[in-house]
Amino acid sequence: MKYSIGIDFGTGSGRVLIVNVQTGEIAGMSVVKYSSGTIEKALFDNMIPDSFALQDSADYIDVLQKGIPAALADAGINKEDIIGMGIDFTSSTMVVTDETFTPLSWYENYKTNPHAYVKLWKHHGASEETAAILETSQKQKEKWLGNYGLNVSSEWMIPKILELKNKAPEILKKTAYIMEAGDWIVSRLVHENVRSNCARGFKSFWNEQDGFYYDFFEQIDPDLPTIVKEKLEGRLVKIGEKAGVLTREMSESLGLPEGLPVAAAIIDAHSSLLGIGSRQRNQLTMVMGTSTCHLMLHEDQKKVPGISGSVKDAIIPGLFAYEAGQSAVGDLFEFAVKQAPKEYIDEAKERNISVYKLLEQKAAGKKPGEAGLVALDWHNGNRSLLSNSGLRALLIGQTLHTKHEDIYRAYMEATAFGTKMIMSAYEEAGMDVEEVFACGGLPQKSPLLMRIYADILNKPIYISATDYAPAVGAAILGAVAGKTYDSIEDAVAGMEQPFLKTVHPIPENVEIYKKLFAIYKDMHDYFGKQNTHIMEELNKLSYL
Ligand SMILES: Nc1ncnc2c1ncn2[C@@H]1O[C@H](COP(=O)(O)OP(=O)(O)O)[C@@H](O)[C@H]1O
Ligand SMILES: O=C(CO)[C@H](O)[C@H](O)COP(=O)(O)O
Repeated sequence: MKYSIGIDFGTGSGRVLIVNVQTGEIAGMSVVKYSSGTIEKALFDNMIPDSFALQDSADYIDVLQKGIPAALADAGINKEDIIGMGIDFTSSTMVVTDETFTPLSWYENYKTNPHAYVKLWKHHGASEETAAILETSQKQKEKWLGNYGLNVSSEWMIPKILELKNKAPEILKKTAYIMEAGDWIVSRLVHENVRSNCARGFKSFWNEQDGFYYDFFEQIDPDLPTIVKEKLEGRLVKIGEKAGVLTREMSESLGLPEGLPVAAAIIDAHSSLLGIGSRQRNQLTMVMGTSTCHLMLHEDQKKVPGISGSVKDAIIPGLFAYEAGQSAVGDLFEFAVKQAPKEYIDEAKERNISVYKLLEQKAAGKKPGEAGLVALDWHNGNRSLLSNSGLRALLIGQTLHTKHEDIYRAYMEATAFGTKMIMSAYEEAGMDVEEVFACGGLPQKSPLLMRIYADILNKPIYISATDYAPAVGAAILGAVAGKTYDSIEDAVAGMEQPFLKTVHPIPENVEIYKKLFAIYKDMHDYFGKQNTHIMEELNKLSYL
């Protein structure tokens, strides 16, 4: 038996999977939580702005050093039977390093400087820079942003680079490489500056035909082309290719064979599409965790407003991969859990279940529409049709009888309405959705959520049997890099994971949700399009 290692670096933890390359069976695994988590309020004793979301790259190294040996021990296999390795990572998650790929936050003198740390995908510190990029794009919006949903997100790489230039020139000066975290891990493993086409295409204004959009960069900031050339370039490696082989030093420290082929890094959500077995158009894959990404494949490049982007060959060679997303999904449920009344926390403790489970059970006892609530899911801004990280959330319809589980359910519904907006945008652009796949951590954690999504989207939802679709996708790329398969399609077919179940829509619920969705859509357009000054005013006041 031969195996591939897939490592999924998510928002809260890294998951190492050992997957049998002939059958797709998961032979062993290990989950390593990031010990510093997401650094959001303060770095050591220094306060950082609310919009910041940082991580400590040392936590990623922990995933390699602790997770790989633990997963190998769990699988009980000989390291010589490992034939390849793949990495997926959140994106755009930016690491700044010196010429030896050492992150600047590891330097003693930069230890307390937030700009030396990893800027996680959901770091929203570059809102001014994003607005400036958008302003510059107006002259030739179709040309520059046509394949990016006609919008720019502060979660992407170029706004983050400009933030570094504007807010921390001393860090930029010391930086040799600005890297996607996935490329950083792969570059350390193979000891070469390599860059994958996946994150580069989706998050850095690049396509294979034209390269980086240097003309656009020049107009945004005359220093930007040089910064990109000097610090963001590297040898291009495409999805499905081998980025290099594991160095002797790395193989010794990780307990793996020397010379092990390592695949080009892929974005975590995109990797899930491989892990779930999607290979063709008309399939919408929802990768549901802290956030949700909505992915599709198509032979043609269509202009879909509000999506994060479309990039050729970024998941399956020959096809355009499309990504759209919602910034707060699991994060929103955590927010509600943290606000649970004390008697609920006590009840959960007494019953030995999590507060999530308790709220889910109580909310499942309610009927659609019963509580008379509708929410807007913009607790972390909107990164789809409105693409505005400055938007704030809303809940309407509360009375003195409103219970916390009603609010929890309204949040679940709001995330499903947000997904329906995205699905409609794909369909209006000529990409019909026939099948909806759900994977990531949430589908198995929350059966109620899947019921609500089936009823609101009015589609059967196929739920992946594995919580770890991104890591399976990474292992599939490892198997291709290791030459077990000649193509990604063959590897996906050979290592396909089973589905757990299908949730079908219930017609009565579908009808009620059509009415609630109409209210959501009105609120969406009122606060997100026609009256954006309301949120802008609130933002100004809250930053005072
Ligand atoms: N029982 C639950 N019901 C709903 N959401 C949950 C539950 N347990 C955890 N979550 C949410 O799931 C998210 C983590 O999702 P997961 O897919 O495991 O990780 P990641 O986003 O790091 O890939 C967190 O935001 C958390 O709030
Ligand atoms: O924007 C992204 C992909 O393009 C992020 O990587 C993704 O949204 C992170 O999701 P999660 O924490 O749920 O894995």
